[in-house]
Amino acid sequence: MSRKKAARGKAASSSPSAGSPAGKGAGKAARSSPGIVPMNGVVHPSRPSISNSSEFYDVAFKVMLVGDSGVGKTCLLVRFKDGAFLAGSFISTVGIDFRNKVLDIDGVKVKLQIWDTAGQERFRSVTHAYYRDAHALLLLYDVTNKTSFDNIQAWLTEIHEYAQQDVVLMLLGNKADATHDRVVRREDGERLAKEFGVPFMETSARSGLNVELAFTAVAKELKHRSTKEPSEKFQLQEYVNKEMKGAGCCRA
Ligand SMILES: Nc1nc2c(ncn2[C@@H]2O[C@H](COP(=O)(O)OP(=O)(O)OP(=O)(O)O)[C@@H](O)[C@H]2O)c(=O)[nH]1
Ligand SMILES: [Mg+2]
Repeated sequence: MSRKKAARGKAASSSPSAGSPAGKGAGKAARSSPGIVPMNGVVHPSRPSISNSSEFYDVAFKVMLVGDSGVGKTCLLVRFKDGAFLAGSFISTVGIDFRNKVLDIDGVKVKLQIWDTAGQERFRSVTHAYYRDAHALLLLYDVTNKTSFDNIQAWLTEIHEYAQQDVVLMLLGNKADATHDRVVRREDGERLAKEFGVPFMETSARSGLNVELAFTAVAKELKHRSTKEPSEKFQLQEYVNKEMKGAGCCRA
């Protein structure tokens, strides 16, 4: 059997690679399982799978959600994973946690191991340790919170310092549903993203706007990179522009 089974779990206090198949675990599994070859921390089966179960996957990647406390990282992950919105009082994440989801990208089962980090300053040193293994980062700000937008530059500096140079990065302006409380215009987000050369879109964990798209776009980019199809270079921003929905509509 060439497929890996997607693990489920929490790792609030584990080391970055201990719970991560993109880290040590993948290499180990790959060495002991015939037909699986480790490549830059990515698991590649060498023959097609015979199972259609969403529990199985062909390639695995680690994605991290980062950004100020309260921008909606946990809600975005819950919306993507469970299709629900965490209404009610705000419970700030302590430490770090992850959830898995397997996506079918052009016939390839891509497992995203999505790490939800704590935005609070006091957990920053914990988060830094996890950047190194990340294949992709979703950097969020809150369109109703100007400070979270102003802090994006500092987040990018941190990312450049701790993450891999070729990490897939995407800027997300979350809470696009909150029309009346909005203080950061969409154009401002676009301008900032352009300035730093990162793909951008607005999302809403509440309405579901562009949530699936944000993760799918990242999964597509990672899958294209791992299968090394230079002739068919994947343009992340172009794909996003084509698929993106405006803040006025809802895409659940
Ligand atoms: N209107 C609106 N509210 C949202 C949205 N996403 C999150 N919220 C609210 O924003 C607050 C913070 O959301 P969280 O997802 O817990 O924020 P976080 O980024 O995980 O915060 P930390 O764990 O402290 O880093 C909660 O009260 C959510 O209900 C959204 O898309 N729209
Ligand atoms: Mg959180």
